[in-house]
Amino acid sequence: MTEEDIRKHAFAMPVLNPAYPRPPFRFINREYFIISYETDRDALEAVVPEPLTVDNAIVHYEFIRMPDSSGFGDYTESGQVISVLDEDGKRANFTHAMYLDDEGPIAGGREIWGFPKKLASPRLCVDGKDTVLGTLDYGTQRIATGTMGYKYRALDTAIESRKLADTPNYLLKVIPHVDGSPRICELVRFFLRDVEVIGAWEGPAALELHPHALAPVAELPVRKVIGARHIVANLTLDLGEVAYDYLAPAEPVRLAVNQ
Ligand SMILES: CC(=O)CC(=O)O
Repeated sequence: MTEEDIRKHAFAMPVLNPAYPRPPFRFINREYFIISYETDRDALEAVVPEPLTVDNAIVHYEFIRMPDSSGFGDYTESGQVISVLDEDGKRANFTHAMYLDDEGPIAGGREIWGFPKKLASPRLCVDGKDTVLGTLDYGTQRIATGTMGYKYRALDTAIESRKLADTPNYLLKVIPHVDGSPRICELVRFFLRDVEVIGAWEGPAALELHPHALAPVAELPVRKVIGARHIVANLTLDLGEVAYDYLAPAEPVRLAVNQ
């Protein structure tokens, strides 16, 4: 392979048959089960990266089924998204941890955007006749169980579409250098595009998290469940932009002359 061939083909690894194709990534019938809960402010302060700030001590625990996603296949994920304020003071989401069962989106999610993805076994289904059930197993251990009344109360799909499309999403992307030092250390922002919510419901919900050394979901403990939504949508996961580069920090703010 010539140097020119390498430059021409280089996108991801393995260079001639990458673990995932080039974007765009369109999701059809993407099903979200999101339980919002209050946690300890101190626990959030310890994990939310500057310049983002903790907003209202709310975590969204998510179970997501993706039966039809271009390039990534049919897979399920589960994890924690923290409600934050960004540098503009806008309410945003920071993805703290995601566990999923498919190599393509694990590799692509980490390498392209910087999603904090690890391999595990999430599940989202209807249990019995009337319950939305989400579970997350790490190895043989059950570390999260969420339940909600199935299609309990309908929500306005236009409002839910706007919420998904308008909210900025942030990730802390860290990729090591060959010497083990960080080569990339960036705060990445991305949006969901062409969002069409097909169905949306809210209902009574419960969430149980268990401690695990390698999947510490319980380190953001559930103090109070404040609501739950079940949403089915078509959408495109847009590419990201670098919002802050920790290896090339911005100039320090200059002090005012008379201080
Ligand atoms: C790459 C992905 O899998 C992104 C996501 O939907 O979490």
